[in-house]
This record gives sequence, structure tokens and C-alpha cells, in this order.
Amino acid sequence: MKRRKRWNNYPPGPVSFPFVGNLLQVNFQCPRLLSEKFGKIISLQIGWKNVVLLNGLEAVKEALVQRSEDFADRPPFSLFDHMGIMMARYGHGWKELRRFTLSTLRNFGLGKKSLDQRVTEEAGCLCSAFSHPFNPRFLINSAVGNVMCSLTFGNRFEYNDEKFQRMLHLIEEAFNIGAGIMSQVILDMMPWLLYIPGPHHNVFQPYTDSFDILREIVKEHKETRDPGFTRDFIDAFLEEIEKAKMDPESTFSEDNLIFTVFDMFGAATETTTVTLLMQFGRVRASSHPAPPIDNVSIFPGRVHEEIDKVIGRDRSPDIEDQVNLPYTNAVIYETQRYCDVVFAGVPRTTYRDTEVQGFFIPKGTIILTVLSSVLKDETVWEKPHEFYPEHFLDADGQFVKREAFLPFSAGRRMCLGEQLARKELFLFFTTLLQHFTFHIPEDQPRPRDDGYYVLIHSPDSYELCASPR
Ligand code: HEM
Repeated sequence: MKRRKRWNNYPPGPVSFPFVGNLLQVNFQCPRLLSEKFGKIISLQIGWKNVVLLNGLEAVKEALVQRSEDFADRPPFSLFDHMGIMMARYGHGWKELRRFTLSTLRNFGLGKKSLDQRVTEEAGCLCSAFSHPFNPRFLINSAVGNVMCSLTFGNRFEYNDEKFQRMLHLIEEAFNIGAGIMSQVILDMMPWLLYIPGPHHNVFQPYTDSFDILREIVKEHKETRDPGFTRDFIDAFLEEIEKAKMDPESTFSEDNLIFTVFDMFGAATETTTVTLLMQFGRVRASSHPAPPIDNVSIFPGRVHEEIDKVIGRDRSPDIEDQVNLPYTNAVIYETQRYCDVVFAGVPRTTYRDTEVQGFFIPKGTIILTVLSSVLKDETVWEKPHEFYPEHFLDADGQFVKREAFLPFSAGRRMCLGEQLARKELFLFFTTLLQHFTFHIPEDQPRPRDDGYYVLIHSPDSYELCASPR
């Protein structure tokens, strides 16, 4: 009863059951249903935890931008005391690691040529790996993983390299487990389970295996490092550990190096892979002989035309071409809006007592910013539930950014890799469309448009044929 204390002016929500709260009543994939009943700001109880869902541009903007610090914390992680960046609690350690990571990635090329070249080079490798017909997930995931390897370890891997594939697989598995019901709800409600042997201890395995692989890579770096020459992110972090040796407050340690690299891989690979799969999925959906379901059928031709006119066929696309390719750019942005990959955001926690849209929200409440409800906000977008690249074009056909375009979230904890992801989404897409036309293998039905929701919104598995242009 004490835990169920209600505050004055606390947001409304469905009645919750003992122990499980609203866990069994709520369809998190469709928060719109809850909104229709309770409004834009809804309170829930998941196990013992108080959770508040924020829907729509106004509420999400007020929380993440205007009251940025109030909403900057993350919930405690039930499995272990994990630092890194993604799940770190708001405070000195997180600030130090985030600032360092952002500036190091920038120096290695976020905003500079060298990163563009790495991505372009990887897009070239991806082109040569395309066969006929094929499932693009493996290749795209490997190419995206390789960009991260090149930034953090200084080298890329062959797509069929066993160690590389094992690492990508383990990190993905660990992220799915970390966000799953066992670690988020069951172990959190009953932490004493960890003192009892049983199969639930398997949740730790992908973490320890991933950390072992990363620890080995860090060890190799320490053995081969030249202090006058920084090869990659790991070298830069090792330098920082040395500089901070005498500072007892410092967050720079080998454990935190491993956690940070792990976090970046986990945050970067699946999100970017799935967004690219959605982009090619849109192209593929447009080429199916059955009548189109929306206006997708016209766009690949227009994108090909624009790329041919601005870039031609002889040179590789460059990030600077973006400004001269308004339609292509609009298609990329619209895919992110329409497919809302990180549909419910990443959970935050209130850092102090605060309020949103007049509702009181106490310190320590878990906040889900439903990004999907912003990307499809009916008061903002002309055709929120259709694929409509014109959302990002003005009357003269020039590209325009929109305030409600928040797939990377906003505020202090917004995605740290937005610039890198933007480059990958643009350079992979334009390079592949410059070289290929895509279509669905004969005999396959029109692919479903809705995909499935776990931690993120992924497309159903599909096959693609790529014909050289
Ligand atoms: C299309 C690709 C991507 C999407 C849609 C995406 C989306 C997001 C979202 C919605 C968040 C949660 C922000 C919040 O709490 O409000 C986030 C956090 C984060 N992302 Fe991304 N992301 C993408 C790519 C990347 C890449 C390439 C990197 C790596 C460099 C990255 C690194 C991170 C990190 C480290 C965080 C945690 C930030 C913090 O807590 O301070 N992401 N991302």
C-alpha cells in the first residue's frame, strides 16, 4: 500500500493489480490505445515501479528539452553496477564519459572527412558482397558493425570472420536480455533470486562473453600501442586512463572502457542496421507487382534520377552531396519517421520532483517517452500514418527539417551517435542505389509492412534481388 501511494495531480492511468501492476494489461507496442482513454500523460505500475508514459510532441518536448535535467537520469540496472554511457545514472561519471566519447568520435572524423571515407569504403565492400537473391540483414549488420570496429578497434573484418560475427551476436543478445522481462521486471522485483542457483543466471552469459572478447582486444592494444600516435577510440581511452591515474574522482578505468565500447556497439549496430533494412524494405515494397499500398512506388525512380544527375555513376557519394539531393534526403528522413525504430525511446528516470503539462511527477519515476507518438503526432504531420517524403520538402522541393522529427530523442541524454548514424544512413543508401535497382524475388508475396516490436521496431525478414544498373 505504501508503494502505491498516489500524489496530488499525479497523471491518470489504469487500475493496477497486486504484484504485477499493469504488466499484463498494457500493450506497449500500441500506447495509442492507452492515450485514447487516459490522455497524453499516463501513469502505470510495472511490478513495484511507477512508470509514466509521455505522448505527443508538446509533452515530450517539455520534458526532454525544457526540463532537460529533471528527466536526465536512467533507472538502476538490475543485473550489475554498469557504468558505460547508455544505462549510467546521471552524474559526474556519465558526464565525463559522454563528453570524452563525443569529442573523441568527432576527432576521429565525426564531422570530418576520415569518417566519411570509412563509411564510403564500407559501402563499397557491401556493394561487392551483394549476391542474387539474398537476405540483406547479415550483410548490412556486418557493414554497420565494421564501421564501429574501424572507429573503436582501428580495423574492419571480413564479413564471414567468426570472431567478428560472434561478437556482434553476443552484444545484440546481451542488449535484448538487458531490456527483457527477466532483467527489467523479474530480477528487479525479486533480487534475492540472484542468490539462488538456476537457469535465470544465464542472463549474465552474453555479457561476460562480450566483455571477455573486448578485454582481449584492449589487451592487444596495450601491447602494441605507440603513445605518440592514437590509432582509434581504445587508444584514446587508454591515454585518458594514464592521464587520470592520480585523480581519485576519475571515471576512466579499464572496466569503464569495456562498458563504453560495449554500449556504443549495442546502441549503434542494431538501430542503424534496422533503419537501413527499413530503407531498403521501402524500396523493395515499391517494386512489387501488386498494386502499391501507398505512394511508395514512385520514389526509387526519383531517387535514382536525382543521384544520376547530381553524383553520376563514376564517383562515390560524398556527405556534402546531401544538400543537393533533397528528395533522396527526404526519403531517408521519412523512412525514419514512418518506421519509428526506437518507438518507445530508452527509459529515463526523473532526477528530482518535477511536472509536465501541469501533472506532478515525483523523483525516481521511470519515464517512457513514446517517440512513435511524436513521429506520428496527428496535430503536426500532414499524413502521419502514410509514407510521404513530402513531409520534408517545401513548396520549391527543397529539404526542410521538422521540429517533431525526434528518432534520436532530445535533451541531455539524446543519442550520442546521431551524426555518425546520419552519415551511415545517407552514404550506404545512396551508394547502393547508385549501383543497383532492387526488387523482390519472383514468387514472393508482398512483404508485410508492420514488422515486429521487441526493444526496437524491426522489419520482418525479407529477401532482395539487386540488379546492377
Ligand atoms: C539510426 C540509428 C540510431 C537511432 C535511431 C538511435 C536512437 C537513440 C535513442 C532514441 C536513444 C535514447 C536517447 C534518450 O534516452 O532519450 C539513443 C541513445 C544512445 N545512442 Fe543512439 N541511435 C542510433 C545510432 C547510434 C549510433 C551509431 C551510436 C554510436 C556511436 C549511438 C549511441 C548511443 C548512445 C551511447 C546512447 C546513450 C546516450 C546517453 O544515455 O547519454 N546511437 N539512441
